[in-house]
Amino acid sequence: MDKTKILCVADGGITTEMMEDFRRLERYGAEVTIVEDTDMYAMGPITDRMTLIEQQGIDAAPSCAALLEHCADKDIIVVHVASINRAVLARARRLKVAAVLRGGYENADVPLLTERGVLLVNAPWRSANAVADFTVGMMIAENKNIARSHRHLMEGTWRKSYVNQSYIHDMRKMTVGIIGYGYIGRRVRQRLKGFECRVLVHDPYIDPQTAADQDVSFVSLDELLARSDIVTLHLRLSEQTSHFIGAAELAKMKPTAYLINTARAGLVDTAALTEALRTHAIGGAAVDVYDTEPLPADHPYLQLDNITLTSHLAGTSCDTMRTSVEIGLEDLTRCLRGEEMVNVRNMRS
Ligand SMILES: NC(=O)c1ccc[n+]([C@@H]2O[C@H](COP(=O)([O-])OP(=O)(O)OC[C@H]3O[C@@H](n4cnc5c(N)ncnc54)[C@H](O)[C@@H]3O)[C@@H](O)[C@H]2O)c1
Ligand SMILES: O=C(O)[C@H](O)[C@H](O)COP(=O)(O)O
Repeated sequence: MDKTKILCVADGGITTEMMEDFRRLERYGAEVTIVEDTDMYAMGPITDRMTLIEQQGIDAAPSCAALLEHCADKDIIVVHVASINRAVLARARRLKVAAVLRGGYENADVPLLTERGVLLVNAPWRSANAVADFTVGMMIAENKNIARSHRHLMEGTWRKSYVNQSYIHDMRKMTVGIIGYGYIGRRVRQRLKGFECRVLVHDPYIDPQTAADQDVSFVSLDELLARSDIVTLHLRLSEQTSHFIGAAELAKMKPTAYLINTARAGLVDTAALTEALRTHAIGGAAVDVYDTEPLPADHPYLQLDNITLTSHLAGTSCDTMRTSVEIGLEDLTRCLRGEEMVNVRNMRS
C-alpha cells in the first residue's frame, strides 16, 4: 500500500525545527517531507503575505516556490502562511487534506478545496492565550496610564496625573463588556476572574446551554455598551461585523469607558473612534490592529492623548507557534488513525 505523503512548509514563523514534530506521523506509516518557504524571508515581516491576501484576495500574493515544487505527489500539505491557491491545487492532484496552522485561513482557497473534496483543517485557538493575556494588559495599560507615563519619562517628563485622573478605578470596581465569546473572549473572561470585576458578554451565537453554564451575564449589545467601563472586541471580521463599532455605538458608551481592540481594525470605524476620543465622548482606547499596517506616520490616532497603541503584537508569542504545530499534529494523527478530525473548516468527512 502507498504511504501517505505529507509535505510541511516551514517559513520562519513556524521554523523547520518546529515542523520536525510532524515526523511523529511516520509511526503511522506516513512519509514526511519538510521544505522551507524561502520566498517568505524575501517578503519581509511574516504578516506581509497575509496582508496582501486579506486586502487583495488569495491569488494576489506570490505563490511559495517550494510548495509548488513539492506538492504534486502529496496527500497532505501543512502550511503556516504559504498560499494554498489555484496554482498549488492545479498541481496537487492527490491532495486529501490541507492543514493551515493558523486561526484565520485566508491563505487557503476554501471554495476550490471544497469543490475538489479536500478537507481543510486549521489551528483555531493557537494564539488565544497570547491575545487574551495581551488584551488584559491593554486594559490596564490604558486605564492606569502605563504607556503614557513610560513615554513621558523617556522624553524626560515626570507627570503625576493624566486626563483620566478622575475615573481611574481599581479593576475590581469595573464592569468589563466582552463582545464575541469565542476562543479569545472566553480566555479574557478567565483572566478577569482574578481581578474580581463584573463581566458582561454579548454574543448572539452562543447556544443557550453553553450560556447557562457560564458564570457571566449575557446581555444585548446596547446593554453591554451602556453598562461597561471597558468594552473589549473579540469577534471575527466579516461582512456582517464590518464597522461593528461606529459613531452610534460609541455614543452609547459611558463618557468614561474604554474601548479595547486587539481583534481586527475593520470592526471599528476609525474616523468615528478618532472623533469620540478627540472630543472625550469616551474615556480612552487601546488598539493593536489598524486599517493600514504598518501604521502610517500621519494616522489620526497618533494625535490623541487618550489612546494606547501597539503594533499588531497581541498574538505574537513563541507558544503561539508551538501550539499551532501541536493542534495540527493532533488532528493529522486522528486522520492517519482513521478518526474524525476536529478542526475541519469546509466539510465533514
Ligand atoms: N491581534 C492579534 O494578534 C490577533 C491574533 C489572533 C486573533 N485575532 C483576532 O481576534 C478575534 C477573535 O478571535 P477568536 O479566535 O476568539 O475567534 P472565534 O471565532 O473563536 O470567536 C469569535 C466569536 O464572535 C462571535 N460573534 C460573531 N458575530 C458576532 C456578533 N455580531 N456579535 C457578537 N459576537 C459575535 C462568534 O459567535 C464567536 O463566538 C478575531 O478577530 C481574530 O482575527 C487577533
Ligand atoms: O492577528 C494576527 O496575529 C495575525 O492575523 C496572524 O497572522 C494570525 O492570527 P490567526 O490567523 O492565527 O488568528
